[in-house]
Amino acid sequence: MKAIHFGAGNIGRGFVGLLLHEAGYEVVFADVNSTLIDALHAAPSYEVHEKGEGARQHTVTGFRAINSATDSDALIDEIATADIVTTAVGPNILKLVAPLIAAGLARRAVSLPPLAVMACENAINATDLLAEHVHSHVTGADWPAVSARAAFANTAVDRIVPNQAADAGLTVTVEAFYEWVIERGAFGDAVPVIPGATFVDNLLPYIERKLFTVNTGHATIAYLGSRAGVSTIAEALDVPAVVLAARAVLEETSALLVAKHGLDEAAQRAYREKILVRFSNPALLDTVERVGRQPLRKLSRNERFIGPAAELIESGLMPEALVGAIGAVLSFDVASDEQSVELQRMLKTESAEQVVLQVCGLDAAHPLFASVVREVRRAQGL
Ligand SMILES: NC(=O)c1ccc[n+]([C@@H]2O[C@H](COP(=O)([O-])OP(=O)(O)OC[C@H]3O[C@@H](n4cnc5c(N)ncnc54)[C@H](O)[C@@H]3O)[C@@H](O)[C@H]2O)c1
Ligand SMILES: O=P(O)(O)OC[C@@H](O)[C@@H](O)[C@H](O)[C@H](O)CO
Repeated sequence: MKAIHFGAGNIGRGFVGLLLHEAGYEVVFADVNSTLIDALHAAPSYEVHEKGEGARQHTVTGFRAINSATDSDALIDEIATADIVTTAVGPNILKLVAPLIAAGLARRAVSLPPLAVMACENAINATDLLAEHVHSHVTGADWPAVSARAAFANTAVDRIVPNQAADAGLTVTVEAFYEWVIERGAFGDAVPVIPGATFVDNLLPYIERKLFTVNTGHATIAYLGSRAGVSTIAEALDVPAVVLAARAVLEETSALLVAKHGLDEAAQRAYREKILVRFSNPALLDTVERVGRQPLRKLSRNERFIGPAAELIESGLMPEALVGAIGAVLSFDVASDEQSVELQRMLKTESAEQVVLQVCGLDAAHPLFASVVREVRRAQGL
């Protein structure tokens, strides 16, 4: 059995690649980072070090690596004969891996079972987005035949994998906790065997619970921590006002999740308490810059702040804590983060109304519009 995994970074090596290896797949990592690909080529194995309750150590072996920028033809051949393709490259990169998947499907023998394609990104329905990009690389008349050679399944992935120390080599330090939830429906009777994953009929409650609890909470701590002048998540959790604000945000998103998906209120309370413990794992040296990375993505319409805040206000509840956290996102000013630089440029040159429309996808008719405009004006010093 063979799995192609795009993105041999933190979650790629420390989670998806590991679970696929443990499920018995030969993993072929595809990445554009030539240093990383060369290191994977040269290494017979790499280590995954878990930290926290129940931690175990793992050695991943039997993998290969292909540079997807310079060796695309070989990679397309690998995709054509694989069982699984996964990605952990970031939602904005899916459009760049799509043509390779489209070409692999075009080359795939019709006698083979459908290729399981799963985007493992922090975004709602990331695999649907990937499938749309793949579709855009196939002519209309060919799409029915090409798409029949793939089973596209959305997923939710949860494991905190911080950026690794410069001298860590291929070793990845991760938290012990993990959860990989995958839509079952796309596979019919041929559900892939991945013992570390959970297959469900309806992914939406899982991905929204994950994105609007783990990631909304994490991002709130990162942006408020950054505004308070600290550089790590652990330091941010030592600032009482940051923790209070994160708890308030999580109460708001929990109210939405409980009402929308019928989650058990006590179970959701326990889930959010557990994530606060996960964030404070002393062995994870995680930074506010990593957790706050790409603020334009995080402020977009269906993401961790605007998504739940919009739904709450549409149902008549004012998401005050979420709006306050959105204000903190606007002060994220990190020279090495392109989206942070662009956000700060927009705040200096565009009207608050334009920023809210372009970045958050909210127009003046939306009940959340005025509150977010107020936060933008405040960030602009108006
Ligand atoms: N790190 C975490 O804690 C975590 C947890 C859950 C989900 N995720 C999600 O996983 C995804 C990856 O995050 P990460 O933390 O592993 O990031 P990362 O930066 O460590 O890894 C991303 C990898 O993708 C590679 N890449 C970039 N462009 C590429 C391309 N065109 N083709 C192939 N590879 C390419 C990069 O070189 C890098 O090695 C994101 O969507 C993130 O939200 C991360
Ligand atoms: O990966 P992002 O940029 O969407 O979000 C940053 C972190 O919140 C995220 O990587 C978490 O560590 C992860 O989602 C935990 O499962």
